[in-house]
Amino acid sequence: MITLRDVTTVFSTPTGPYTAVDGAHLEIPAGSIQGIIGFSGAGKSTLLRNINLLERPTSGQVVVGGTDLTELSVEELRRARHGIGMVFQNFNLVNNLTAAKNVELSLKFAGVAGTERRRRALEALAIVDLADKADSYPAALSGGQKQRVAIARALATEPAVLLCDEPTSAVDPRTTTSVLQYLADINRDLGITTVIVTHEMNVVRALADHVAVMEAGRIVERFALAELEAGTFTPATAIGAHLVADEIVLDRRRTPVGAGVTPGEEAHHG
Ligand SMILES: Nc1ncnc2c1ncn2[C@@H]1O[C@H](COP(=O)(O)OP(=O)(O)OP(=O)(O)O)[C@@H](O)[C@H]1O
Repeated sequence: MITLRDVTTVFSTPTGPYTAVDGAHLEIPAGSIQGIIGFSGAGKSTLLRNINLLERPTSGQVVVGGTDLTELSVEELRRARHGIGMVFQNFNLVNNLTAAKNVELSLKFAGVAGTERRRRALEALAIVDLADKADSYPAALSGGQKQRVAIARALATEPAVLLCDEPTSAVDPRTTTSVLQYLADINRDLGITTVIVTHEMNVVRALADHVAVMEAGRIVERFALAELEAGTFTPATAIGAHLVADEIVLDRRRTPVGAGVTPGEEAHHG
């Protein structure tokens, strides 16, 4: 369903070219949930944005539903993008529009007639159980509700693919579970191919079928969740091992009790 072939993205920076994504290959089966995990700066968001060409790769192919998006004209790409929804870490809602009007925006860009937009926006809000908040403004919604409106907006054009960029980073742990549950239900009920970028192994464990580990722009490791759960996956890289273990390792000098430095001070200054 989604095939990335040798995708490379090089940014021009004041200090010279910077390769954010370096020769990435990835096959994402239709209807599956692909996790992309790695530390900050690994290139995860850039690779995700390569899938809808929000960030056009410098080279390589991005094939979605059999079409190489890199070969489309501007108008063809605009239409293809209606089939690829996207959800962001900070929700990206328009604050002076109600929840329904935010959802209607994506329908408006897709050329859906005004009379039809409200009906479809309410349908999309119902998927995330927010039909009763249709006329609320973002300021009156919790973080989890805002993200659900953003998910409804992404779903309104009935996409085949949903791209999620750290969708739970800005919400608390309980809300994280709720947002992930909606994404899981949507994948199961609507068959939407889902790609989720995260730095949290818990998120990947909860949701993904397949996982790609990124480091310094490269996909360095790949595994299926089933292998992890069966205990048959052996990470080949240090970063893979670290993420799979999901350990928090503190590198702190132990200070003898009474030495005058509290643990809190040590964490900040020591
Ligand atoms: N438009 C840009 N111009 C220059 N450098 C960029 C640009 N976008 C991203 N980068 C750099 O590319 C690298 C990868 O960024 P990216 O956001 O893809 O990483 P990430 O793994 O998603 O990290 P994070 O979890 O912190 O968002 C970073 O070093 C970033 O500074």
